[in-house]
Amino acid sequence: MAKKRGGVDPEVSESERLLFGGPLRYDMGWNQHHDAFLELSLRAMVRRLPSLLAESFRLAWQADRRAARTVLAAEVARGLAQAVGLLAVNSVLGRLIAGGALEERLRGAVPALVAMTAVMVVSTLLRAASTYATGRLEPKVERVATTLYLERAAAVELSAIEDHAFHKLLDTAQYGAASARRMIAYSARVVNAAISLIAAAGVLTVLHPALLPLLATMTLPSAWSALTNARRRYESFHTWVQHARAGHLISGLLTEPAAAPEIRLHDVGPFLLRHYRAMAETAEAEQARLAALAARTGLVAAAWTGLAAVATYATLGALLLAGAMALAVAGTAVIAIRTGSSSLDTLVLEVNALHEEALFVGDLQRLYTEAAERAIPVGGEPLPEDPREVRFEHVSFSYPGDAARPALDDVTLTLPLGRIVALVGENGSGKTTLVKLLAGLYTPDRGRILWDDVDAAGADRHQLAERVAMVAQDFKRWPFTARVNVAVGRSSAPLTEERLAESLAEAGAQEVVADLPHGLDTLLARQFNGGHEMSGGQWQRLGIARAAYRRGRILIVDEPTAALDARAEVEVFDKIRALASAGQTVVLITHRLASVRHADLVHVLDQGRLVESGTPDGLLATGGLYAELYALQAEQFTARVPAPEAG
Ligand SMILES: Nc1ncnc2c1ncn2[C@@H]1O[C@H](COP(=O)(O)OP(=O)(O)OP(=O)(O)O)[C@@H](O)[C@H]1O
Repeated sequence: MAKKRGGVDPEVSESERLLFGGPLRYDMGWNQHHDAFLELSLRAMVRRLPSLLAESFRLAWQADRRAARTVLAAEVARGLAQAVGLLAVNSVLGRLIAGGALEERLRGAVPALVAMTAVMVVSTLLRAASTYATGRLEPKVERVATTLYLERAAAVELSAIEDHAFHKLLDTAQYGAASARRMIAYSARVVNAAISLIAAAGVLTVLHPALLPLLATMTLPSAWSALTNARRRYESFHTWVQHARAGHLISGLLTEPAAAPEIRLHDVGPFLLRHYRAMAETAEAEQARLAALAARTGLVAAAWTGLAAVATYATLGALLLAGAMALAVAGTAVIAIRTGSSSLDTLVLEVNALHEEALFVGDLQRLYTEAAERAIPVGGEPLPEDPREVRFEHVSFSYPGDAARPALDDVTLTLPLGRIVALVGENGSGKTTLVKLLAGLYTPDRGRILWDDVDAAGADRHQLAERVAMVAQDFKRWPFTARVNVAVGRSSAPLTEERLAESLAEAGAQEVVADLPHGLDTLLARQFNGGHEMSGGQWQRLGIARAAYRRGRILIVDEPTAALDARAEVEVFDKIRALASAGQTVVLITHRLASVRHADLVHVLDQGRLVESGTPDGLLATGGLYAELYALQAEQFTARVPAPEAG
């Protein structure tokens, strides 16, 4: 098996094959960092540093200007204080080592000592100010970034959410906000370390020009070691992220309520546990590999630093012996070298961390941009207040991917408003897709959808949504109270009890609510204390009540009775008919063809194409697909059940 870059080559575990049908190597969103990662060299990092710092500052500025100013000012001032401190040390040493009586020398050193103390006090105060302001800033930055993430994600077209690539980006970008938060503290430390490094380097250069390269030599090994380890960690993360996710997936399956019955009944628990253990052990082996490499790199770096330190102090000694440097200067040089090398160490570590976080913030920014491009357009042509019909003209639509045929293929049909229109067809014939296009959730690849004479493509999408209420097959069971589950049908308006009661009555859901332990205030989420679970049929009625509460001009009901018993089914269809006779347009999708008899118009779809249209009786008379499906269903009721054979 070919080794991957950096020697990371996880074995493809059995679990990976099992869960994903192959090795977990396909491109995840994380891989978008690949190129950026390759640039994780010292030079590239230094080149990118200003823009990273500017980015952090911009984020901080957006979140809290005052706190951002405080952090920046405090960190710059702390760095400068360090330079002043070093000069004061030099002065103290110079006085103490100079000739003359001890008392005189001590007295001479007093002003510099006072200056040193003052610098220390000021530094401490500045550090406190910076800590406080950073602490204030961090959660705000995270909040601003997360809010924007959620706002943008909620505003994109459905097609974007269903797009594999965009979803990956959504997934990876969710880590960006926490990274943005961490970037603030890293940036503050980078500014501080950079300024104190410059201060130390400046002081060293003033003391003796030979000292500066010595400082660099001493610090390079730890910089190299930090970089190498970061690079390995990052690459490992890259390669193993899918594996980690699969592990989470399995552990989630073991505890989630939906899987619990099968886990117990089919004894799936030990099977899942076996795979979880195998995956966890493989991940552990990777951690151990990284730790061994880090230890080795650390040892090499330490040896190199030791040699560099010996060379540095030997050079200082040689300069002293040759009389090229005063003793006081050498003392200050030692302190400056220690300060400088620790600043450089910090700088490398923090820049490295900053760079890593920036990769995730980069994902977040990419998401912001892409989400803005794929957002549901705001504004547009107004739709007629009271349209007579919606007309599909040669509409074709394919879902992204490589489906063998379009979901809708050159469909031309009319939906007269104020009537019941039924969509009929076998599984996968395109009924749900058609209503989603009607609701504006997708736009046609070809053709037009006209509301009277206004093309929905250029219409005000907000207005379009206002006019539609939908009970989808997989409508959302919100983990809120029953009241909210209905009123969420129009959450932009204040909740009114009157409308709520009307909607429940329209959907025949009063009994469902009456049976709940706390009526409308019952929490419909079993995972919470006091939560209650309803049956599929009970949920379905609540879903219809929600759509009724919305009061859209067009009510779309997709398989409204799939989970209902025979009595409830009849009742729900009666309610739907009642809605239509009150002027409401109903677009009904159902496989129960007996219930379609009450429709004013039936459109029959087959493999994405419209094959028949007409009244239910007319279609029965024609003897086409509708009549065939109808006869098949009717036969099931009329066919005699064969009597069991005797003997
Ligand atoms: N979100 C989606 N992404 C990709 N393909 C989809 C998606 N939804 C539906 N399809 C495909 O589009 C075709 C039409 O599906 P659609 O759900 O519109 O059929 P339907 O008539 O409502 O079926 P059913 O009676 O089973 O509900 C099918 O081939 C289906 O596989």
